[in-house]
Amino acid sequence: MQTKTTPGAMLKAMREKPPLVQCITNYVAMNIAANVLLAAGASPAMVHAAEEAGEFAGIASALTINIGTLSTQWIDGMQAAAKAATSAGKPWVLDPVAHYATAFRRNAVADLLALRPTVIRGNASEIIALAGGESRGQGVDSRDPVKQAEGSARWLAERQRAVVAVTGAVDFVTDGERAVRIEGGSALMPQVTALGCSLTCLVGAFAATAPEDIFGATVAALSTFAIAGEEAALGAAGPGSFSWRFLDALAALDAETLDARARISAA
Ligand SMILES: Nc1ncnc2c1ncn2[C@@H]1O[C@H](COP(=O)(O)OP(=O)(O)O)[C@@H](O)[C@H]1O
Ligand SMILES: Cc1ncsc1CCOP(=O)(O)O
Ligand SMILES: [Mg+2]
Repeated sequence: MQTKTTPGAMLKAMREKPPLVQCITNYVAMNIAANVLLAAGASPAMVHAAEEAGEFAGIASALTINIGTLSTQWIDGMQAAAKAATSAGKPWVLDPVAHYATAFRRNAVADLLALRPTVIRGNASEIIALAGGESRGQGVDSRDPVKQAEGSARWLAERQRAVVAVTGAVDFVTDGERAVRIEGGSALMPQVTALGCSLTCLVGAFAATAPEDIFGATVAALSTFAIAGEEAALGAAGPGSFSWRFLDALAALDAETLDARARISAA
């Protein structure tokens, strides 16, 4: 059996057997998130209708749910898909975009948390608020440093028995017992809309590839973004050229480069 113990080994395994990932994501993110998954080597499908989302979760290898552009109909699809994934033992990832902003979002996220996501991925303001803290988030944008969210992430991981990933200048991942920080990326990343949403979908792709090691899969997805982001920033004139360079850098990233350059340290 192939061992998938490093981010590079997981990336290689994903490309050898591209997983089908059901992404319930927002209107802003759909295109870039699908392109990110294709560039990384996975097979994305944006399927959210209540009439089919649960059935589709039965054929996908992982599911991701993002509440960015929420509506009542979408919530029905999210619930059906999350229930189907959980009952089939498939990993699913929750991205609680701006959940602190309105009661509608807060209630939707509370109901989704009750369906036991395998991974929760958010920016610092979102994770602080999920743990009941005072967040300074503005709409979908974080206004808090990741360091400030580390305690919240640990608490949330223990309470939910999930892997929690907080992203920002230095990312933080914990399962409640283990914790790491991941350096890399670029300050241009939050200047391009929906890159966080795309990362959530990529976490789903890695989780589908290594369901036996969800913590490692989450670290691998974040490390992939960190190194592709650094690479893309080298020649970028601003967010526009960064955006297409990022897709190229993701597609060009190989397992050896990822393992050689990833900067992951115990926290
Ligand atoms: N200041 C920064 N420097 C380096 N990388 C960053 C920075 N801010 C965000 N990133 C990276 O951008 C990606 C998206 O994260 P983030 O912007 O936190 O998500 P969201 O879009 O949900 O707010 C992650 O890979 C993260 O590491
Ligand atoms: C701008 C916007 N509005 C609703 S969802 C969305 C995209 C948010 O993307 P991200 O969380 O990756 O910044
Ligand atoms: Mg986000």
